[in-house]
Amino acid sequence: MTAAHVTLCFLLRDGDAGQEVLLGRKKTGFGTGKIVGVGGHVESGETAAEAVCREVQEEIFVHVEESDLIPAGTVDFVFPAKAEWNMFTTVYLTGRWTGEPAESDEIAPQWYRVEGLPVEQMWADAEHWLPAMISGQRIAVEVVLADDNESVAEVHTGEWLDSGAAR
Ligand SMILES: Nc1[nH]c(=O)nc2c1ncn2[C@H]1C[C@H](O)[C@@H](COP(=O)(O)OP(=O)(O)OP(=O)(O)O)O1
Repeated sequence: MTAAHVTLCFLLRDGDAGQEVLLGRKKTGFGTGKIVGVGGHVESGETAAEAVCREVQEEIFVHVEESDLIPAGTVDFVFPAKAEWNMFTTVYLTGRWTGEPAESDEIAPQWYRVEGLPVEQMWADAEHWLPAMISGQRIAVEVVLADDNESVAEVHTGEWLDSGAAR
């Protein structure tokens, strides 16, 4: 089965106590209740960059220009016990947007200190790739989930060679 192509965009800002990242509590669909990044499925005919700008607008009512997206790499989420959940994710960071993040039916956004990510409320794999990407590493990550579809069985990280497909 081919993995669904999805996207994530992490807004970053300088807070009083250090760098902050915008995450949010997922209110519907896949991963409901977890604290996740903003993003979603790439629809047919869209590039990943177009999709992530659309998702950011739909989910938190913020406008991001494609030219302000910083490609950070990819994460391949592999669920051996539930292959229909497999997702291939193109990840972006950005420090520029217009509008104030606001809650939608899908996600309740909140700023977190990068040094204090709410890892216990996130997917267990997030701490294996998100801090590295925020710190500027461009990486291609494969996360293999365990049979409970929650814990991490394996993480493989390599250098990300941007093919241009992320733009
Ligand atoms: N193991 C994992 N760790 C993680 O941090 N994020 C994961 C993950 N597996 C999937 N994701 C993310 C990637 C993707 O952005 C998101 C799922 O996409 P969506 O939010 O679009 O799903 P939904 O089923 O709610 O979507 P729509 O039907 O497109 O609204 O979950």
